[in-house]
Formats: sequence, C-alpha cells, structure tokens
Amino acid sequence: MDDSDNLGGGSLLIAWQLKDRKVLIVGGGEVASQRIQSILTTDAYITVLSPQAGLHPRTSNLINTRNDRITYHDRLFRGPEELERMDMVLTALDDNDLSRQIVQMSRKKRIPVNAADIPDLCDFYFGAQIRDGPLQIMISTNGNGPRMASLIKTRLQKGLSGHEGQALVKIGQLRNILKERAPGVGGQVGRHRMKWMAELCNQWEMEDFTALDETTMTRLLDDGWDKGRHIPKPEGIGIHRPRGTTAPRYPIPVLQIAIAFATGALTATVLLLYRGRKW
Ligand SMILES: C[C@@]1(CC(=O)O)c2cc3[nH]c(cc4nc(cc5[nH]c(cc(n2)[C@H]1CCC(=O)O)[C@@](C)(CC(=O)O)[C@@H]5CCC(=O)O)C(CC(=O)O)=C4CCC(=O)O)c(CCC(=O)O)c3CC(=O)O
Ligand SMILES: NC(=O)C1=CN([C@@H]2O[C@H](COP(=O)(O)OP(=O)(O)OC[C@H]3O[C@@H](n4cnc5c(N)ncnc54)[C@H](O)[C@@H]3O)[C@@H](O)[C@H]2O)C=CC1
Repeated sequence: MDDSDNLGGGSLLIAWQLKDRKVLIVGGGEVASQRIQSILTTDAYITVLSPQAGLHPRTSNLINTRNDRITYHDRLFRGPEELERMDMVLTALDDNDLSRQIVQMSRKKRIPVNAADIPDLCDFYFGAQIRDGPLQIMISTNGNGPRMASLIKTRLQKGLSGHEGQALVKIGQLRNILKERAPGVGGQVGRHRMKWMAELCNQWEMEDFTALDETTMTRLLDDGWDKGRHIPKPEGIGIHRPRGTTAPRYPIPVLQIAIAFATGALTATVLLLYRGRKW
C-alpha cells in the first residue's frame, strides 16, 4: 500500500524527553501505578495526588522505593494551583467529572494532558511498550484496541533477537568516538560520518556490534574510517561473534523450503499409493 493513501487521522509518534521535568499524576490506583512506571523510565520528577486509601499496592510500593523521584500527597485534588510549574498532567481517576475538569484546567495553562478515562480529550495516548536498553518500541492503536496493542507487542517481541539493546549501546559509543575523531557539525564531515555509519550498519550483522569493545572500536576506526572510510569485515578487526548468537541470515525461507519439499514428497507418495491401490 502507498503511504500517501493513509495520511491524516494519526498521532505523531515521538520519543518525548522528560528528564528532570515535573509530571503530576492525579489518582493512585492500578492505572496510576502503570503511569508512574512509564514516567520513571524518563527520569522525570513525579507528584502523585491521591488519598492513601485509594492507593494500589504497586503505587504504594513505588512511592516508598522511589522517593528520590516521587513526591506523594495523601489528599484529594484541590484545584488549579496543583498544576503550577507542571510540564505534564495525567489523570487516572474513578471520577470522570473531575478528570474532565483537570483536562480543562491543564488546557488553560497549555500543559499537555492525558486523562485515562477520556480518550477524546487526551493530548497524547500511552501505548504498549517494548524496551531493551536504548531500544524503545511503542505500539499504538490510536485508542481503538488497547488490549490488542498488548497482544501485538507479544507478537513483535518474538521477532526480536534480544541483542538489539546491547548492539545499540555499542553503536552509540562508536558514534560518539567517531564524532570526537572527526569533529564538526553538518557540512562535508557530517555527510561522510553519516554515510560511513549507515554503511557499517548495513554491512555488519547486529550481533557483530554486541561484541565491540574499546580495543576493537579503535581498530575499526583506524582500519576503516582512517583508511579511506572503508568498512572492515568484523573478523578483520578481531571480532568473533559470541557463541550461540549467530543468527542464520535466512532461517525462515530455508525452513519453509524444507517443509514444502517434505510436504510435496509426502503428497506424491500418498497419491501414488492411492492410484496404485486396487479396490
Ligand atoms: C486511549 C488510551 C488512553 C491512554 O490511556 O493513554 C486508553 C484508554 C482506555 N483503555 C481502557 C481499557 C483498557 N486498557 C488496557 C491496557 C492498556 N491501555 C493502554 C493505552 C490506552 N488506553 C490509550 C490508547 C492506546 C492504544 O489504543 O493503542 C496501554 C496500551 C498502555 C498504557 O496504559 O500504558 C495498556 C496496555 C499496555 C500493555 O499491556 O503493554 C486494557 C487491557 C488490560 O488492562 O489488560 C483495557 C481493557 C481491555 C480493552 O478495552 O482493550 C479504557 C476503558 C474502556 C472501557 O471502559 O470499556 C480506556 C478509556 C476508553 O477507551 O474510553
Ligand atoms: N487508559 C488505560 O489504560 C485504562 C484506563 N482506565 C480508566 O482509568 C481510570 C482509573 O482506573 P484505575 O486505576 O483502575 O481506578 P482506581 O479506582 O483503582 O483508582 C482511582 C484513583 O483515583 C483516586 N481519586 C479519586 N478521587 C480523587 C480525587 N478527588 N483526588 C485525588 N485522587 C482521587 C483514588 O484514590 C484512586 O487512587 C478509570 O476511570 C478507568 O476507566 C482503566 C483501565 C485502563
């Protein structure tokens, strides 16, 4: 399908940086506990507002163990003053009217807001998440099927090797060292860096990156970047893929061909036997 057939009606998928920003969560039930967990991964400061009696055990636990990031107030929401200096507001309430009012207050102050019980009024939605180190995958159905988002997540997880996060950590380190070695923003040097990094990612297997260390990274830059910006083979700079992580390049087609062959042979045999049978 052509992408241009599909414009409009979607949400912007972005990786929102919230480090040291202030997030208000009104409510402390199960949904709030999930919100807290999601926001904690961003290193934001969280304020939770809810009477103690309404706290889910997971919320209580997070409040107790993460008081470096979470400020808890054991009380009901008081009014617009709660929103002062907040960068984001989330409601996870069993009170739809209050949730609606908080959305309106946030909008007046131009603070992005999500109300767990009123999709139509949300500035943004949460989604199902797959995380592996720096790799972050969000599955959004744009409000259509939250549970289905979770099931699609499980399907996608099965397609990952488990090495992506580690590979990305190494790639991040390598890119930083390369920027130190060939400094400058934009221009010719930027274009060369980008071309070399893109080629390296295209030519190496994901697992090769996981095996990089300080020595082999230096060797890769000495023998590759410095010598005409070429891409060395992993073995050429002393990288031997860790045992058990060698992913065959085309595992599924090979298996499919084998199954198709076996099925074909079996069908032919059955047909021959059937034809040869005297009734
Ligand atoms: C619009 C949105 C707003 C927002 O919350 O940002 C929203 C809204 C609502 N969810 C409701 C119900 C359920 N939500 C879940 C689960 C999740 N909900 C999440 C996101 C979102 N939920 C946003 C859209 C995301 C998208 O469409 O992609 C996930 C993905 C992420 C997260 O919450 O962090 C997380 C799964 C994470 C994971 O497992 O990985 C389950 C399943 C379960 O609990 O097992 C159920 C019951 C079954 C079902 O309904 O599917 C209801 C009540 C409906 C009613 O009353 O009938 C509303 C309000 C309404 O729809 O009116
Ligand atoms: N977006 C999503 O993924 C989902 C959303 N929902 C919706 O999210 C909402 C919350 O769900 P749960 O956490 O399961 O509910 P819950 O009943 O466990 O929690 C409600 C919380 O609101 C607090 N609260 C109530 N009035 C308050 C006030 N005036 N000030 C401060 N805190 C107050 C209570 O103390 C409690 O902590 C529900 O409206 C539900 O429909 C439900 C499931 C999934």
